Amino acid sequence: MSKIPVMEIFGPTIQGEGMVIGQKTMFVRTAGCDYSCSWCDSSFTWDGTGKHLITQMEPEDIWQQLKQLGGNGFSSVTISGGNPALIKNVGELIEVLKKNGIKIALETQGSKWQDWFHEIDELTISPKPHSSQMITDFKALDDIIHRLNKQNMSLKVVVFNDEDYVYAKKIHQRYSTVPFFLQVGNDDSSTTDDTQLIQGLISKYSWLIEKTMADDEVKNVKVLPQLHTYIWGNKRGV
Ligand SMILES: C[S@@+](CC[C@H](N)C(=O)[O-])C[C@H]1O[C@@H](n2cnc3c(N)ncnc32)[C@H](O)[C@@H]1O
Ligand SMILES: Nc1nc2[nH]cc(C(=O)O)c2c(=O)[nH]1
Ligand code: SF4
Ligand SMILES: [Mg+2]
Repeated sequence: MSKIPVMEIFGPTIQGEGMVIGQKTMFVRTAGCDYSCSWCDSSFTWDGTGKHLITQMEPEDIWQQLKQLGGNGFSSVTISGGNPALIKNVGELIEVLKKNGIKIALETQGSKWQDWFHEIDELTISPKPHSSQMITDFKALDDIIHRLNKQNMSLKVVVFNDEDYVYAKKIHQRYSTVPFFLQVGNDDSSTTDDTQLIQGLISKYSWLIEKTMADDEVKNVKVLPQLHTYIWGNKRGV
């Protein structure tokens, strides 16, 4: 029996981030992460606070739950976490989704490889800058980017400060042929005051845009917010 530790299944919603921002999609969020980013907006997947939410599910059961929630109204599923790349059995979920004609996106930080990466239609790799307090294993990241070769994927770096921006630029220069996204960091992912949150996020977005626009060395870049936070704030499951 191949089980997958599932934290939540939700949707339909819009993909709020990165290379397919705005795309109508369902989400499957797996439990567990090999990182512990200081500002992780999904820390309940790894810090124990969401332990009671973890369900060990067969790939076919995940598909049934997606159908139950989304009916006939979706053609895309995004797998996130935690780090879904820790879970070998996600490969079997991918098979089930493919068999049903679903386009698959996946979010991971680029610390671990899985052979099933080759089956992902839209793969987002999000290496972590200094503010996360994580250290990038560039050997692992080089290997992943190299193996993916011409596959449809992108790099997305979350930026909180100037030091993070320098890191992001280093990532872009190291993997210069890979589509590159900068994403605004949310430094208050627990507040329920949406008005204040969104105001703060817009001013950080404006800071990041201005910084990038003034930088002649960064040309082929897309600068994005987390769009879902503008609609739902920090709400979970959207
Ligand atoms: C929760 S992570 C799960 C997937 C994988 N562990 C990763 O980090 O790529 C999904 C995305 O959210 C981003 N993210 C996490 N916390 C964030 C925050 N506070 N502000 C902006 N983006 C954040 C991550 O960088 C990643 O791109
Ligand atoms: N709407 C929406 N878009 C997202 N894009 C990446 C997400 C994630 O947590 O991985 C996410 C999420 O949680 N919700
Ligand atoms: S790698 Fe992703 S899920 Fe893991 S702690 Fe960092 S942001 Fe959170
Ligand atoms: Mg999120």
